[in-house]
Amino acid sequence: MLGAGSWGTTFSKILADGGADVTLWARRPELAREISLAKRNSDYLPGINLPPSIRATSSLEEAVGESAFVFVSIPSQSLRSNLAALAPLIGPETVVISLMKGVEKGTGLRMSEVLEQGLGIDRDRLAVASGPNLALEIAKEQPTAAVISSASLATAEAVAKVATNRYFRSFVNTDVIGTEFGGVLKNLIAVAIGIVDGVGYGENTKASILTRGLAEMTDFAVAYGAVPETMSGLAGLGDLIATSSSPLSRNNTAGRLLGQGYSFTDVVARMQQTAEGLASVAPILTLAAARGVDMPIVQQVSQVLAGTLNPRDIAPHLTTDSLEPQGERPIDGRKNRGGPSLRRPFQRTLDQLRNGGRGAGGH
Ligand SMILES: NC(=O)c1ccc[n+]([C@@H]2O[C@H](COP(=O)([O-])OP(=O)(O)OC[C@H]3O[C@@H](n4cnc5c(N)ncnc54)[C@H](O)[C@@H]3O)[C@@H](O)[C@H]2O)c1
Ligand SMILES: O=P(O)(O)OC[C@H](O)CO
Repeated sequence: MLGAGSWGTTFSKILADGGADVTLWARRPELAREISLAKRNSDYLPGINLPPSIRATSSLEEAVGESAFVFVSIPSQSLRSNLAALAPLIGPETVVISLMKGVEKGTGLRMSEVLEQGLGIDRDRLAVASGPNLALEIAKEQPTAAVISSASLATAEAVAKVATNRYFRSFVNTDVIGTEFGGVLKNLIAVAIGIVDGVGYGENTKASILTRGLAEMTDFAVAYGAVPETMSGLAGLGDLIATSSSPLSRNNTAGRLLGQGYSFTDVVARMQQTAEGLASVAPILTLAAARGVDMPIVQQVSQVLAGTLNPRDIAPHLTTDSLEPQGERPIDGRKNRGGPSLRRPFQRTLDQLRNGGRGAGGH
């Protein structure tokens, strides 16, 4: 396992509790020592006892060794810089699994694409893991499901077998694009939910953003070749619910701080752990523009991050552009471009609230 942050350490516990022999690579020797000797990672998982069998090392070579599976869990923007050192250590049969939920700034590549490029290995030996997987809950052994995806079903199944234990169940699919983008896109919607939470809007606003956010996620992912059903599965809706509703989520927390009026710089300074969504907003909007997908919610998040939109305006702003009626989903073969279809339900909800429960415009 590469990466001894909250997810790399938790996933190591999942694997070890499923019977696997796990060596964890930590960049800092003192953290590797704490994990190996005290079976603790007090910075990232306070109060959690790790399985006695887990070993940790700060030597990449020792961590990879002859492993059949190499799991990677470091911040997405750091992945590429680690691959030159990793590539010569990967054996001809080794399967590499991304646990990461970001896209690379500058290239817009998904993490499995960066791994494929940087390691020069075949897609059939790559897999990704995603789903509603808040690390601390799983470290406390709360029952959780995930999905492992690979272009090769046999690879996905082999990984799922080792990543299953009494409290963690891995399902499989072969929609790598949808599974990976689900994990990236839900972070952006979770930031939006955090913002409206921080501002103080209630459950209607959040449910509206969640639902329309899922439509936005689906439009984007399908435009890039995902299977639509993946977005209603664990890697889409499942993870969207978990990340958007939990104070354990770093993306949700970052959004809440923005909604409370902290600047982007302040938020970054206050975050102790990786909030992937903050770095993924710009590349996702670039990718969306390239395929003609409108993402009004992600667009507003980007404006709040840039300081050009007051967080208080994020939800109202989404309701006040075009009043043309739009289908909730595409109607009669017409392509919905997210934005206008989003605005109607918001307009109705917020106008009703503003008008003391009467319809929009006082009807
Ligand atoms: N924490 C979760 O609940 C969770 C769940 C599912 C997926 N993920 C994903 O897993 C990935 C890792 O997240 P995390 O929660 O473990 O983050 P984290 O911030 O807890 O830990 C990141 C780890 O990467 C290390 N690191 C930082 N910069 C590095 C570099 N340049 N090179 C090598 N290592 C570096 C840090 O020292 C740390 O050990 C992210 O993509 C995240 O979206 C996290
Ligand atoms: O803490 P977050 O916001 O990175 O979310 C963690 C996981 O991705 C939840 O599935």
